[in-house]
Amino acid sequence: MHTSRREFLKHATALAGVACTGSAWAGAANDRLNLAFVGCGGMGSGHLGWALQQPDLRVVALCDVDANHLKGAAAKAPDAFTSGDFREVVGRDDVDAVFIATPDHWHALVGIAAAKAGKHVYCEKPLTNSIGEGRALVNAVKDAGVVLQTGSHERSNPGAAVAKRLVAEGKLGEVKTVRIHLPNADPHLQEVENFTSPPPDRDPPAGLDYDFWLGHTPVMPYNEKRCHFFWRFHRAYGGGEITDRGAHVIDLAHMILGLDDTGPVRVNAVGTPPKGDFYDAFITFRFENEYANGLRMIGDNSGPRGLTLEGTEGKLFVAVHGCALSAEPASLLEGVSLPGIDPYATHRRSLLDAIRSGSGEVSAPVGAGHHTAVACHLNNLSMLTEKPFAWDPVAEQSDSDEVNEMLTPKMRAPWVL
Ligand SMILES: NC(=O)C1=CN([C@@H]2O[C@H](COP(=O)(O)OP(=O)(O)OC[C@H]3O[C@@H](n4cnc5c(N)ncnc54)[C@H](OP(=O)(O)O)[C@@H]3O)[C@@H](O)[C@H]2O)C=CC1
Ligand SMILES: O=C1CO[C@H](CO)[C@@H](O)[C@@H]1O
Repeated sequence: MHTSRREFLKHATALAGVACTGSAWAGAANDRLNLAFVGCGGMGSGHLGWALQQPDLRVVALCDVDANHLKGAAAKAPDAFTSGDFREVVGRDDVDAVFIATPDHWHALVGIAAAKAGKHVYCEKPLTNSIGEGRALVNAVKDAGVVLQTGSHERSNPGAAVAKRLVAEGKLGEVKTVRIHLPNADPHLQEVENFTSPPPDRDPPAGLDYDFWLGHTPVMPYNEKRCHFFWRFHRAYGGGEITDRGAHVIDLAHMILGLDDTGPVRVNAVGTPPKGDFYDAFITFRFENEYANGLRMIGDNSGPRGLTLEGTEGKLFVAVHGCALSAEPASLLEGVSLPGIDPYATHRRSLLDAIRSGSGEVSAPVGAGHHTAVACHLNNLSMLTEKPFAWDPVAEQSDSDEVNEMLTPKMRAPWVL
């Protein structure tokens, strides 16, 4: 049994004023790390299944607002405490780290509660569903001196590190343009894009605490196409394709080009809303962003999904998912071989190693996750306001009052940031 939590927290609090996060793991080297899982649907059950196979981890708590998902998870981890309310989970003394895999509108509030309780966090991408929520989460993590790993696992692929090295070594020459490819032909995207006949609203299914699911967002009638996976195409809960898969691709661009601590200074995006009035997030779009160093980031629905780094001496394409590489000239990749690994496992291990070693160093720290999410949200804001605007990545303010007013959602009581 891990008994060193209080001692650990004392140390972490002392470090809280220091720039970085983390503190020495005060448990014995062979102590198991105790994990809690908030959101046990698609991605949450993937994290849980992996953790249950790891001899150095213990699953101590599970949370989902959907009793059916919670029951399914509890069947796999019968000794774990269960609840539909994350506040009963993140505050538990026996929890060292919390894995968050809820819909995006919950990431900030659960992450902040976990950080305030002194827990380390693995939070799925996009880090938050708005820029204001992201800033609040970054501050909470820093204030608490805990470590947060953003679930941008693509950067744990060996191909991402190779691309970063080739850019750093100048093999592509000067990279002035990066193209973000987010094709919209996937069947689920086409379904959303052409959706004109939503099923009737109805009572929420038995076992789902639908008011808790809605959380801080406005009250809406239950509709199966509003929850369960399709929430990502309603702006109250997700940001459409630019935050769903765009978060992976833009995140790789930031990592490879050394832009983890900054963001665009000019934003211009044009989107075509889906047909009908049910889904309100964008899938079809084109954007052009400028960074302070003169880099242009241009995104559209051309494929295949991934990014193209255009340098004065060559081009490198990094595919999502898996970060397979192709180059022009092909000789840029001579001698490069990419080992087959499980990027999810490597990415999760980055957090667990940072906790145990006390280094606080993870591969997708909270600041990097925030800057990626900000870049995604800014393009959505330009599509919504139908205007280009300037952006100050330090002050996190625009020259457009309309944009500044949309940075943080108004939260429905009792929820506050
Ligand atoms: N890194 C990656 O490759 C991937 C990342 N993701 C990310 O993972 C997150 C989850 O996505 P996904 O698994 O597809 O979504 P799902 O809808 O499948 O699962 C989300 C789960 O969270 C539950 N839930 C909702 N609100 C709460 C709450 N307040 N507390 C606890 N549980 C809650 C949902 O209940 P209910 O079932 O009733 O809705 C559901 O069980 C997203 O942020 C997504 O972007 C997703 C896929 C891949
Ligand atoms: O990359 C991914 C695979 O697809 C999912 C559904 O669109 C995404 O949420 C996820 O991030």
